[in-house]
Amino acid sequence: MVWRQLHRWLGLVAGTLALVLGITGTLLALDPLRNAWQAAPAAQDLPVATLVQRVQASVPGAEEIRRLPSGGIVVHAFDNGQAQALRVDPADGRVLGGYQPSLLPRWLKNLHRALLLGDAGRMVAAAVALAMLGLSVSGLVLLLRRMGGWRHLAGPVRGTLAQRLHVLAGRVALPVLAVSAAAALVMSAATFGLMPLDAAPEPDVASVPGRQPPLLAAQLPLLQDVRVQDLRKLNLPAAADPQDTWQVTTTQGQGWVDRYSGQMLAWQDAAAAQRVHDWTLLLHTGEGAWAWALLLGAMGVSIPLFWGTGALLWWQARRSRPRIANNTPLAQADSLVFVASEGGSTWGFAQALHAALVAAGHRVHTTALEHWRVPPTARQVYVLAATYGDGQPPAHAARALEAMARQPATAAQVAVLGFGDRQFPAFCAFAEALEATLRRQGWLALLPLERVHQQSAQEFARWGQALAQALGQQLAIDYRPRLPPTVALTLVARQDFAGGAGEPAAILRFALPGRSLPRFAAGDLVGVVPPDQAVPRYYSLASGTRDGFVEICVRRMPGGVCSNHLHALQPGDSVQAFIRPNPGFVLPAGHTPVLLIGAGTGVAPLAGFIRGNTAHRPMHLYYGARDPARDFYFGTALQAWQAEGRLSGLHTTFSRLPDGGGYVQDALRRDGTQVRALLAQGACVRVCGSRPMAHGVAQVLESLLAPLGLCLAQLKAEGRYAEDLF
Ligand SMILES: Cc1cc2nc3c(=O)[nH]c(=O)nc-3n(C[C@H](O)[C@H](O)[C@H](O)COP(=O)(O)O)c2cc1C
Repeated sequence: MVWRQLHRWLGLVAGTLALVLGITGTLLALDPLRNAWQAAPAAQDLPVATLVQRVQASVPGAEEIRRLPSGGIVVHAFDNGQAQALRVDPADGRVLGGYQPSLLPRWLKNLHRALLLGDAGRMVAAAVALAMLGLSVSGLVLLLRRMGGWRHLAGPVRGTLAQRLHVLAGRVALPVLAVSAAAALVMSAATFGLMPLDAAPEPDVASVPGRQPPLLAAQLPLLQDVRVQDLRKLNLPAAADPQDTWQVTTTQGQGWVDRYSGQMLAWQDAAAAQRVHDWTLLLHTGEGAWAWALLLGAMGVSIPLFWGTGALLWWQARRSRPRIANNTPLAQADSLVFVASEGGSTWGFAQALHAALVAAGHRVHTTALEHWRVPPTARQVYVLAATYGDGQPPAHAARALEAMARQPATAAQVAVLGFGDRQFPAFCAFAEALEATLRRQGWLALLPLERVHQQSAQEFARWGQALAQALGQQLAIDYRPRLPPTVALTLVARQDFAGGAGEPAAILRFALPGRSLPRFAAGDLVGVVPPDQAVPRYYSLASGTRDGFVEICVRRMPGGVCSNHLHALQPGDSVQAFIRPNPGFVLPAGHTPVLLIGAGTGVAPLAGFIRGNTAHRPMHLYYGARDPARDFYFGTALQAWQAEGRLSGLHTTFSRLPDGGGYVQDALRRDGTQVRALLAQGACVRVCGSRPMAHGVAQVLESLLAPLGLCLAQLKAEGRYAEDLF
């Protein structure tokens, strides 16, 4: 909870300023790149003495020679009373042109360092750097929680586009941003004098004039020894001041040299703080390390992406968390509803339960699960919990199990309802852990643990009926999912089939309604909202946006409101619909083979994958139907796609034909050697159809995987195996 709050508020408050710093930082990172490009670096091991000779030959009034972090050499000279800064080629001392840091980078630097506000701005910038460090650390903690620990950190990311972008960008950018922010803090400390950079006061030294004339640079041992790549700055002695010395600054420290004897008069090592500062300068600006500058620049660009997706996620979570009306204070409530939710949808179910219980005469208190405490007055306790990561709790409920384990059972009865997604190996695992803890603590069960897949309104309604029975009360749970905006889809074509199980089926093709529908891919879902109905029904898409139409395959269900409505449509009629992403099922891009297994209307998304396979990735379809004359959906198209190379192997079984090959799992078993070879090559498996079919298929696949030292759970965790079942 603390990490999430910290991340959220730092992101919202400091993130806006970080936007400015990120964008200016990216623009500034171009400077080291440009400098590295322009610099004429000195040859390896060039002695400073040689450089001085070359410079003195071409710039007679040279007073100071500087080596920039990019490797370029800049000479400051006085000529005819005029101060000059010149870029010089160390190879021959040739003057390359004037050196003047351009106006725009200076203005950008000022904006980046101090928001153009002087010292006050510098303090704000330092505070933003601190906030960025806090954001990086809290982001890392949240990332680890979301992904289910270090082991899964590099695993595939699931969720909505905004969630995936936020997490993916976070995985790459967090370490770089953390380093850059920490370096900025050190630099700020130096700016505000909190870090003494000068080792000691300058020594009081002077050259001692004798009878000899001053030595030339080539005669000075120190300038012979020091290499240009180690030089930072060299101050030449002023011609008019006989006591002036040579002053050499290197990465190691500073030395003063007598201009007549060539002896070192004093040496000061660079302060440790100076070295730290040099490193932080490099880490923060990328000066002198163009590859790092490139990375820093790229990470600066990621800040607007973070900010945008982060703000969107915060707003979505806020919007989806409904207000609970008539929330009785805890001490007076007879029914308690505890909620664990990451994305907010579980709160919608809690709200419906709360309202129904209140209508049935209960005094209900609904709150988040981290507030777990059951006073003796409570009679019934409901725990509605979503699962995340690898079976992890939502972040805010991370300590709920410990809190539960601390409280002894009361006389209240408890019902746990899990929310999850069967595509994850740890389906509703957090709800299971809660249930187990409660039972261990001795709480009485009001209902056995139930699990709701993909926020199914139907499954929730069934649980509501069981609850009404257990309470011995009428319970009118009116759950209305918050639907995304719908658009009208107009039917353009339909292909009818007699259907395998006594009810007809149809492939329905709708026109793409311009830009009002978000982009979708085969395997995503279309939610259809029948007239006068609040609850949508979801159908797997057999087409993607690229195909230019929306296509589904629907079997008419006896008494089914939505399927009957869809079957009654004629070309020109329309339905209200929206797209629901199904990221766990959609095929990842790549060249590995694909094994598609489906039965009945479950072939629809698989047909969509094949239709979109213009790159001719190896795809094998195992397809179970009953009778080719009744339910061979997409049959003609599949044969055409096979002829075109979009489908490598079509393996059909027709269970109602005497020699039809049985069920689809029988075909998989018969082709065991080839199927195992595909799995060994890293094939991605997608299964769509009924649960009993998927169960049979899973058994065969497990037996084929075992000799490879693999299992389905492993494939699931890697995103290689996914099911879409009904
Ligand atoms: C990143 C991510 C990870 C998930 N991990 C799991 C999981 O391990 N097990 C599971 O059953 N469901 C998992 N789900 C599905 C959610 O639990 C499910 O969508 C739930 O209804 C979300 O409820 P909420 O919106 O209240 O957080 C995950 C969903 C996302 C986006």
